[in-house]
Order: sequence, then structure tokens, then C-alpha cells
Amino acid sequence: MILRTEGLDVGYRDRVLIRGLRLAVDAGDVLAVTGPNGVGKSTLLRCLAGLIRPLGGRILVQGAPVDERSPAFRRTVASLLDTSAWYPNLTAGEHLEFVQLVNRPVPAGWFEAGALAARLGVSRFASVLPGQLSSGQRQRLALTLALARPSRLLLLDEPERHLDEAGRTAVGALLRDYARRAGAVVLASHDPTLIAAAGAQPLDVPDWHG
Ligand SMILES: Nc1ncnc2c1ncn2[C@@H]1O[C@H](COP(=O)(O)OP(=O)(O)OP(=O)(O)O)[C@@H](O)[C@H]1O
Repeated sequence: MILRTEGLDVGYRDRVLIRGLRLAVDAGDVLAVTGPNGVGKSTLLRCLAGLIRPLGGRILVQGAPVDERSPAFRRTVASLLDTSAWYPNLTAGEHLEFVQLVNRPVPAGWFEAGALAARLGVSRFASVLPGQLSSGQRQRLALTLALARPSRLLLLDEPERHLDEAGRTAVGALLRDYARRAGAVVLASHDPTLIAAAGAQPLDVPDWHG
């Protein structure tokens, strides 16, 4: 099992947003966390990524408790949450080369960087600096970088952000391919196009605060 949660309570201080969540996400699974604004989808993803602590319960990634400082955890988990940081003087293509360089050796059968860039349309602006990209182009680049890094668990918060319909469909297809490469995906999304294209199982978080 790649990701398991037991009795997971997620929220801030004494405000519980999601209570007693039990998840079992295995290789090949794509889980789409859905639900209205403010129910706690991003907060859940931040907990799974080890960026904030849950209020209760356990999160196990490949059998070990979440620990963002552990190299094994960082090798296992790739995420795209909130905003991304860029090197202002590196082009889009150089960002991709950089990610490949620091993640060597890339295992056989992993996404080929050039093919990823082509599928997400990044090749067309490979020579452009991040500050000169549109929001959708930056999102395409951020997703390419997240997928270029070998991992087993991919955590994505609203990957559809800023993307046109073709982009959302392309991302969905890539998530399917990621799962086929024995990965597990957990994403938060409001986008039925992307959820369908990814072949994701929906997990609806109810707004029980009313
Ligand atoms: N750092 C924080 N401290 C306290 N409360 C927070 C913090 N960040 C978010 N919240 C609150 O937690 C609740 C859940 O926020 P969260 O971003 O997880 O929702 P979401 O389901 O991802 O929403 P959306 O669909 O709008 O992205 C909101 O009421 C929000 O105001």
C-alpha cells in the first residue's frame, strides 16, 4: 500500500475539517478529493505531504509515518500544492533539465522529459523565462517538473488551475500514465473533465459545517 490513513482528523487548532478519514491508496490508484470550497481538501493534501500535522490519527506512506525531513519520504512523494518557486534566470527548458539532473538516475520506464514537455506543450516555450510565461504556461511547466521527478505518490492541489480544456485533458491522461507506472495519485479538484480523463475515483468531502 502506498498511502494509508487511519482515523485521520484534519483541520486547524480546535477546528476539525475532516474527521476519522480512512484511506487506502495503492499503486495504480487515482483518487480525486472533491467537495465545496473550504471543506478542507487543500488542508488534507498539506497533511499528506507532511507540511502540516494532522489533528489526530495516522498517515503512513509506504508503511512509514509521514516525515518531510526523511530522504526516503522525499524520494517517494512528488507534490504540486499552492504556488511554485522559480529560478528567475533559468528558462522553462532549463528548469526541466535541472530537475532531471538532480534526480539521477531516473529509473528505466520513467517519463522521458522531452515527451512530457511535448505532451504538456512546454516544448513550445522551452526557451522562455518563468517571468515571461502566462499563468497557464507556468502551471504546465510546474506539472511537467512534478512528473519528471521519479516518485510513487503524487499529490496535486487543483492541477486544473489556469489550464484550458486541452491542457486539463492532457493532464488527466498523464495522471493515468503515472498510475500505470505503479504510482498512486491523490488530487483535489473541481474539474469533471480532468477527473474523468484521469480515470479517478472520487472522494467527496461533505460540508458538514453547513
Ligand atoms: N493556515 C490556516 N489557518 C487556519 N485556517 C485555515 C488555514 N488555511 C485554510 N484555513 C481554513 O480551513 C478551511 C479549509 O481550507 P482549504 O483550503 O483546505 O479548503 P479547500 O477544500 O481546499 O477549498 P477550495 O475548494 O476553495 O480550494 C477554510 O475555512 C479556510 O479558511
